[in-house]
Amino acid sequence: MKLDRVQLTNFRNIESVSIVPSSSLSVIRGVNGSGKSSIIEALYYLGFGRSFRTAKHTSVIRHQESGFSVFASCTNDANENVKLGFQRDRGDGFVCSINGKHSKKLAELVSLVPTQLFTPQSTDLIIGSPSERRKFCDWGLFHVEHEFQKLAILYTKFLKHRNALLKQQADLRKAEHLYWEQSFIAHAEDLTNKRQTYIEQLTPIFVRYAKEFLPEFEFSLNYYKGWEKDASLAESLVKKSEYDVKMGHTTSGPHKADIRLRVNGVNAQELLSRGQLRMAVAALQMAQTELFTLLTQRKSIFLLDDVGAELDADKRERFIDGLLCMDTQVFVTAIESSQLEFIQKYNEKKMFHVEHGSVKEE
Ligand SMILES: Nc1ncnc2c1ncn2[C@@H]1O[C@H](COP(=O)(O)OP(=O)(O)OP(=O)(O)O)[C@@H](O)[C@H]1O
Repeated sequence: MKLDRVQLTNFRNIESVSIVPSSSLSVIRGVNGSGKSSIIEALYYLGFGRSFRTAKHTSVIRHQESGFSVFASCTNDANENVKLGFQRDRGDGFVCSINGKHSKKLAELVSLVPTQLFTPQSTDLIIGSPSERRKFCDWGLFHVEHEFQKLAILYTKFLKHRNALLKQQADLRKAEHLYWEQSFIAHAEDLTNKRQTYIEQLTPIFVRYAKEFLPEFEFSLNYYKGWEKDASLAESLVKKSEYDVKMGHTTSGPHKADIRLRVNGVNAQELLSRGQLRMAVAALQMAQTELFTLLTQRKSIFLLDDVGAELDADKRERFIDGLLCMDTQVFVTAIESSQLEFIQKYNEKKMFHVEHGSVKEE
């Protein structure tokens, strides 16, 4: 998917802006507070249906306005024109639109706009909680396997049911709970197999990028399933049954899974500097982009907010070079053009200047 034209209305300090981005690289420049990140945040809504900066959607609606909208005219991977939109008001409601047809099905919209984001906070992928890494892996599976979202929803349903029974101190070995217990295990194993396979496919690609960005280190990536290594989930659930009743929730299963990134045999955050952590995140996201392209033959969108922060010029260049080589549509924000001097070498690019929420192509 490539965005051909984007129209933003009442989004943060932007009243109304229309951008015709490059199908390759779009650079968005402006001083602090001009509205650069707001443009990236608005594009992120098309790929995720939410902000990456706030959980309060009302914060992104322009002051005194009742709602915001993001519309995009796009070319999909079959070379067809597709019109997409996302609108949200100050209430709980949101509306997605695909070719003028309104819907509440966010998954349909976001599945069309595979988007990744890199910001100075992206190190959370390595130093943050395991849920960050599960989300990363599940993003890949969601965009690669049609059935994955259904599986994840069903697993969550069986997990919730199991947790409700544990809260009531129910004996899960009783015949009446057998169907639920077996369904929980079957979906958990299915989810685990898919994630394991995905991480196995991702690992060599990641190691290659990591070697290129940080040649002084040896990287490894391992999937931790969320329960003891040498036991089946059924065995682990039996072993933990008393503990789970005491806790009132299930402590084994893919909802506890993690992806462990080790550098020279130790946890990445114990050895890498902040800049190096960012490069390791960049390598993970490049690997994700490459695997996505390889498995789907589709194109994705990459948003880089404040790429100058703690990445030196050489690393910035390698990162953007790599993304453009995969025909990814890249949007980059920067305060100074000096942070991106290397972009002179790209023939296909567009430069935008943002000032007080207005955008001009340069
Ligand atoms: N709901 C809102 N309505 C109107 N203006 C807002 C709203 N939310 C934030 N702003 C303002 O929008 C402006 C743009 O913020 P944004 O984060 O996009 O700037 P930026 O160009 O990325 O800046 P920086 O380089 O400092 O990160 C800021 O001045 C901010 O105060």
